[in-house]
Amino acid sequence: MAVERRDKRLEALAAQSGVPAPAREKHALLAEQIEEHRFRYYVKDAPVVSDAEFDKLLRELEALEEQHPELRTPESPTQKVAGAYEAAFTVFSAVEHRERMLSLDNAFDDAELAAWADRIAKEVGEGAEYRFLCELKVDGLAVNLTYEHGRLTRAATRGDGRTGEDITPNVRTIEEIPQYLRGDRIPPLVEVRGEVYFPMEKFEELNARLVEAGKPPFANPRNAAAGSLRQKDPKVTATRPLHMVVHGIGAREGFDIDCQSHAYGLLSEWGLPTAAHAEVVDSLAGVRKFIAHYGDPEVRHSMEHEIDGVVVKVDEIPLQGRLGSTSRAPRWAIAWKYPPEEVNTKLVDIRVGVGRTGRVTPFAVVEPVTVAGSEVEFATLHNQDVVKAKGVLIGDTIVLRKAGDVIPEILGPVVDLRDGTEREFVMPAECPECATALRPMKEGDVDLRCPNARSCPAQLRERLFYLAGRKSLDIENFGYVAAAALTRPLEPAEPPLRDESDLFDLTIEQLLPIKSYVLDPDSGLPKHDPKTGEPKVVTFFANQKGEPKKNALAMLANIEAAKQRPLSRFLTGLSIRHVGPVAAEALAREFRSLDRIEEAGEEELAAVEGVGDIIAASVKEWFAEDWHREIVRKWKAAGVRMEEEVGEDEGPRPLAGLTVVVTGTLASYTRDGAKEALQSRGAKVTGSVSKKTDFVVVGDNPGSKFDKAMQLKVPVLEENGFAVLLEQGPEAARGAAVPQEATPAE
Ligand SMILES: NC(=O)c1ccc[n+]([C@@H]2O[C@H](COP(=O)([O-])OP(=O)(O)OC[C@H]3O[C@@H](n4cnc5c(N)ncnc54)[C@H](O)[C@@H]3O)[C@@H](O)[C@H]2O)c1
Ligand SMILES: [Zn+2]
Repeated sequence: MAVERRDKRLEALAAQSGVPAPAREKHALLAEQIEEHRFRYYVKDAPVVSDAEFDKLLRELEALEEQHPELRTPESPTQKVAGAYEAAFTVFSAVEHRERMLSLDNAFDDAELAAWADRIAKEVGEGAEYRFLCELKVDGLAVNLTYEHGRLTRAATRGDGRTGEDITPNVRTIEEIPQYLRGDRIPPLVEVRGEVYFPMEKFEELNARLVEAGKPPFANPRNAAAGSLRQKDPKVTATRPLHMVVHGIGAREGFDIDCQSHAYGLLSEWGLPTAAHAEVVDSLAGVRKFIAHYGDPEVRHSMEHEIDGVVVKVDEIPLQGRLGSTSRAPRWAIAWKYPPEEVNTKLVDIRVGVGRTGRVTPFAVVEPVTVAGSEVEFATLHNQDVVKAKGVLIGDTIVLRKAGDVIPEILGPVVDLRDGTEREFVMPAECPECATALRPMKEGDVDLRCPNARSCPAQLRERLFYLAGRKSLDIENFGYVAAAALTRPLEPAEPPLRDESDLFDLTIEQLLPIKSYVLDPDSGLPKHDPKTGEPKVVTFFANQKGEPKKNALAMLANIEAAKQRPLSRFLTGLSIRHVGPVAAEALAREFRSLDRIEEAGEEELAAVEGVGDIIAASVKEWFAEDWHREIVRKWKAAGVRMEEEVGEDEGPRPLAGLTVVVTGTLASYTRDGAKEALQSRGAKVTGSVSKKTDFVVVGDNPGSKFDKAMQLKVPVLEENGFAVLLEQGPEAARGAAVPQEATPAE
């Protein structure tokens, strides 16, 4: 026997000797790297490369074996379920699975998916009927639960697929996993397979706790799930918010099932947490639809757990049996991988940016990487506490996540790659742009602010950018670079704008000599010329001959046109704290002019629906600043109205300021119709006659209001006088009023 085995090995070696040495070496090197990464991932729960990078290595190895099939030995990483049980590295005892736990083959594009479906069709032969079960691929770690007579007797990791780690006491701490199965059809034995995951929204909190306790944070939620479950002390596991989704059955006794989808019904009946989003479809078209639906970032991120793909399975269990498995994965299933949203990159620096309200926020400068389809250079860090809580150091390799259109964020550091040169971020004491000492606005605020609101170039630039932006005046040709050029040019020394008050007085002569940096709106930092590495400098408004560029003229014309924007747009653009477009709209609707808002008392402001105390106080504070009032004064002097625009369907408001009472029955108007006719022209319509009433309109049977009007000498209009009021205005109407001595026509 021994001789025979040796012969086999020699044979294999001899066969491989046909493979060129470079290919053999490449293979050995890749295999070693892959094993190393698997060890870090499965045993240490601390990978040092992203899944995408890892998958690339594995694919390279597969491609190499495709070229030289002799290299595809049973020892190759392509042929094994990864995560071997290694006694030397684990505190857990070994446990044999009754039925093997497998990995999955991947499809990274539609051709691979279609090839898989073709193979199935060929294998099962013509006429066989089968359907596809589509499920979400949960990004966690695989766990095997053994239930004997309904009782959870063992829980184990996947390990190498045959032998896993016994993590029973730890799994017992997961609330979702029943200790006893429910119902009356409990089998003597069932192995239940599923995925344990760590919810994304709890991840930041966990890392914050770890950092606080002086422990290394996790790089991402998947590692957090694995690390939390594989704790020596189950009490620690119990403090972690772990969840599970069940997605398969292993060994079983005492029951039969015909479809995987039916198995889920059974598992759920027993009280196990099955996936909520599985769907059985008839065809590959249905599979594609499922994949497309859940691939939409909005759907993908509305799930209770992170998903990294879709698992497609042949639903019929007898067919699954016929299709069988390789040493690594079932042939009846495939994992469609969505584009990765996590990448590893270097945290080059942490800088601070200053927002339009002076808030100073740290942000990450990373080595540029492409993730979720776009190049990323910066990531938000919100505030200094967040930097601390994430446990990242400048110089770290970090896991960067970009979920759909959301701003990229740092998940965590790859602690194992630290070499001692990394340094902690220290929040600067001074504004990076105007050197004013930073401080919290109020005691206890986490955020620091630059108090130099008026002339801090960063705040002014951000305010102007916002003022010219979509939510406010919507001035085309006035973007971030223009805002920077107008407020802090390299030349001339004196910027055209020291605050926003001179915006509407800008002239082309002021613009032409301006030289400025091209600033990036995400970071406020100069963009660099890729060739020279120097910051980009432009004469933004003039061409080489010193003549105005088209964009400069267009910008000025658009600024001029913006004078006509509705009041609410101006209000929004003043960057009054807490006054966003909605509050601005509410204030504009109620007060109709900026003057009236300024005059209004705090209580009066607060009483407006959608305004309230905080906003009211903030508005009062804003107007209390001299330089703020100066903005308003200069804008008005430049011809800005800041009075509520008359809507297109409203027409002019010739009766604005008049108070009118309508009484009796009019021939050509209903009461409401008369009211509307008056209100649409700006008049106020009230129910009782007083000295303040400007007109009383009377129809037939006017009653006491007519008497009161005569008594108070308020002009009374009959139907024809009313028509004069509507058509020719109050002056003419006074002449058409009923003579005070006379009585109305009978
Ligand atoms: N970054 C690294 O260094 C590193 C190292 C090793 C592995 N990895 C990553 O781990 C993954 C490979 O691990 P793998 O071999 O477990 O393969 P896999 O994750 O691609 O697929 C197999 C696993 O998917 C799980 N799964 C999730 N949802 C499922 C569902 N609905 N139905 C069936 N199974 C479901 C199962 O537990 C199964 O074991 C890859 O994403 C790889 O990038 C990364
Ligand atoms: Zn400043």
